[in-house]
Amino acid sequence: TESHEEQEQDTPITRFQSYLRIKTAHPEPDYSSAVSFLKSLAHSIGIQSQTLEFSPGKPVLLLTWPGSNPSLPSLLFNSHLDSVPAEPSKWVHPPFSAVRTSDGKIFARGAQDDKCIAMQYLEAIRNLKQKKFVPTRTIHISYVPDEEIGGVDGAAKFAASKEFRDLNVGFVLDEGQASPGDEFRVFYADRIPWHMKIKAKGQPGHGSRMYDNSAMENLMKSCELVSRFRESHFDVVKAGIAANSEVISINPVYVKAGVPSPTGFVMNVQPSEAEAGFDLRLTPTTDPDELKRRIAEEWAPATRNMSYEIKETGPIRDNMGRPLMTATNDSNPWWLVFKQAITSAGEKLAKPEILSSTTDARYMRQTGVPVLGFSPMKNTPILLHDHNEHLQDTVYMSGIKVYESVISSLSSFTEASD
Ligand SMILES: CSCC[C@H](NC=O)C(=O)O
Ligand SMILES: [Zn+2]
Ligand SMILES: [Zn+2]
Repeated sequence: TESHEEQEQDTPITRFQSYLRIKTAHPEPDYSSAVSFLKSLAHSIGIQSQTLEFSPGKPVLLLTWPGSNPSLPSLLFNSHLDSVPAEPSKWVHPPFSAVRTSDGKIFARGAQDDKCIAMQYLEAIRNLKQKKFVPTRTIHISYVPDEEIGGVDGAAKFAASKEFRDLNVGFVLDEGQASPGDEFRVFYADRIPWHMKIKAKGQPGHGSRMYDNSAMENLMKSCELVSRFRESHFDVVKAGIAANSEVISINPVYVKAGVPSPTGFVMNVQPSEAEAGFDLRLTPTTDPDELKRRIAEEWAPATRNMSYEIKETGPIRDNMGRPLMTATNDSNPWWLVFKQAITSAGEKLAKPEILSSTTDARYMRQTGVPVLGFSPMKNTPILLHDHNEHLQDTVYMSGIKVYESVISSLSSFTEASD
C-alpha cells in the first residue's frame, strides 16, 4: 500500500529530494548528515570515498572513480555542501521539505544552489557505470563546506593542500547559474568580493543646530559619492555596453547610527558616530589599489573624520600574478572538449560570462588549473538565495544526461599535452 507512494521509491528524483531535506543552511549546516548521505550513495554505486578535514567540523568529501590511465591529469567536479539560510514563512512550501508539486517543481533551499549538481554528478556516473563506460582519466568529485561564507575553511584549504596537489587535476567544473533562456550558461571567472565599512565620527550636538562635520553629515556625503560611482557603472550596463558582471558593483547593505532610546532613537541629538556597510564586487581585472585610493581619498577621507575597513576574502591573482580567468578559446583544449560535449548532448552554450557573484572556483584557479562554472539548468528562473528556490524535475533529469556527455568526453580526451 504505502510502498507505492512516491517517497518510498528509489529514483533519481527521490534521491535528490532526500539530499535536499538535509538541513545544510548556515549558521549551523549539518555537514555530517550530508557527508554520510553522499558517501553511502557513492558506495552503493561502487565509488570510493575519503573524508578530509582541514578544519574541525568542516569535512571535505572526496569521491574517486579511477581511470584506466591514472598517469593522465584527472578531472574534478566540485560542489559545496552548505546553503544560505531561508525564511520559512516567506516560502509556499517549507525550504527543507523538497515538495514536488503536481507540475514537477521541486521546492528547496539548495535546489539550484547547488545540491542539483552535487547529485547530478553522481547520477551521471551511476548511468555511465551501468553502460559499462570505462573512464580513461580519473574522475574526482569533491563536496566542500562553507562556500556561502567565503570558503576560507573549505575550498581554500583544500586547494592549497598536498591532497589536492596529489590529485594532479587537469580541469575542474564547479557551479554556475541557471539560465532563463534555452542556452546553458558557462562562467570563466568570478568577481572579487569586498565587504566595506565606512565610518564617520563627529561632534554630537542638539538636533536643532546646523554645524559642519557632524558624523551623519559626513557619512551622507560619502553615500552620495558612492551612489554617483554606482550609477556611473550601472549606466554602462543599462546602455548595453557591458554585462552586470563586467563592471564594479557597489550596493549598500546596512546603515548604523543614532543614539538609542527605549522607543527607537533619540530624535533631538545628532550622533557622534555613524557607519554604513557595502557589498563591493571587483571585476577580475579591476586594479584594487586604484579603488582603495578612491575609498581613502573620496569615500572615507580622514579629513572628514572618516575611516574605513575592507574585508577581502580569497585570492585575486594566480601563482603567476595573472587575473583568475580560465581561457575559453582554442588555447584551452579542455574548453573545446567541454563545448563539444554540450553539443553532442544536443544542447547549446551561451557566450562565456564572468559570474556576478563569487564561488570556490577562484581557489582552484589560483593553483593554475582551468576551472569553468556550469550548472545545467536552462529555461529556469534564477532563484539562488531567493525565496521559493525550486527546480523543475525534467530540468534536473536532463542535467544528468548532460553530465554523462561531459564526464565521458572529458575523461576520454587524451590529446592534452600537459
Ligand atoms: C566573501 S565570499 C562570498 C561568497 C558568496 N558566494 C555565494 O553566494 C558570495 O557572496 O558571492
Ligand atoms: Zn553556490
Ligand atoms: Zn550561493
